[in-house]
Amino acid sequence: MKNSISINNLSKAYGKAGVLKEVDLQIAAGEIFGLIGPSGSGKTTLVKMIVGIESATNGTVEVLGKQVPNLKLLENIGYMAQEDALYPELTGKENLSFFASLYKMKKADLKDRIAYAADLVELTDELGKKVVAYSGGMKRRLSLAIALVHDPQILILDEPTVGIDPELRISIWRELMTLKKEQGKTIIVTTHVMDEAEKCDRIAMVREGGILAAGTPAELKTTYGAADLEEVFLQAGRDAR
Ligand SMILES: Nc1ncnc2c1ncn2[C@@H]1O[C@H](COP(=O)(O)OP(=O)(O)OP(=O)(O)O)[C@@H](O)[C@H]1O
Repeated sequence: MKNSISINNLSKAYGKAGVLKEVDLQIAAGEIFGLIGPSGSGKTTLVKMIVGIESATNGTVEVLGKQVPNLKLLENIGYMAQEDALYPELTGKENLSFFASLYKMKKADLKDRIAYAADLVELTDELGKKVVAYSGGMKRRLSLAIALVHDPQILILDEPTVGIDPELRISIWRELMTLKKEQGKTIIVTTHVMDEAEKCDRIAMVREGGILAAGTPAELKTTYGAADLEEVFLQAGRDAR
């Protein structure tokens, strides 16, 4: 299968502190790829470098065959950061319209996309409210809608379901699966939730800035002789010490 994202010998340091160390990773078009790992292991740094908002100290990232950073690529990427970047004094709808207007879209499409994205995250009835009055979970949902609104080929979601109730979490995952199956989207998610990792086609375990292991959930369980991913995670951590 064609690679959507190709990461080669990628390193990142902040001052003297090495945060990512010689990471190699190929992510195929049309797969859901999960990044799991302890807090501070480098997952967010890695996804920011795929989006192109952090520069590499060494190595390269290619997205859809083009080297990152590349402004043109942003049309093809929907990024949901860990911290919500929203305008609190604007309504949910105004936030969605603003972000959608950054991309080339016909007016009619824009209206349809806003309606679709809001519906997906169950915010349609709240779109008229100012974001300052949203709960934490509502802000996460709006951020997810913004990541999707321009119909990007690649979705990069940094802990998308934190603060979202279980029912909506299930429905968001169902939709991510549909986006993959029906539209061939490539989706990268970081998560601490093992049952979400289980839903990914492949996962990489990040630890201290490196990839400890990567494969399908089944492959990783076999490799580590583990009954579930939680055990793989703990076992891989022990082996790394
Ligand atoms: N701008 C920065 N300047 C200096 N250090 C940074 C910066 N951003 C991240 N770091 C450091 O890089 C390391 C990796 O952080 P990162 O946010 O990528 O981890 P993470 O795996 O996403 O963690 P979490 O699961 O808690 O979100 C941490 O030690 C963090 O303190």
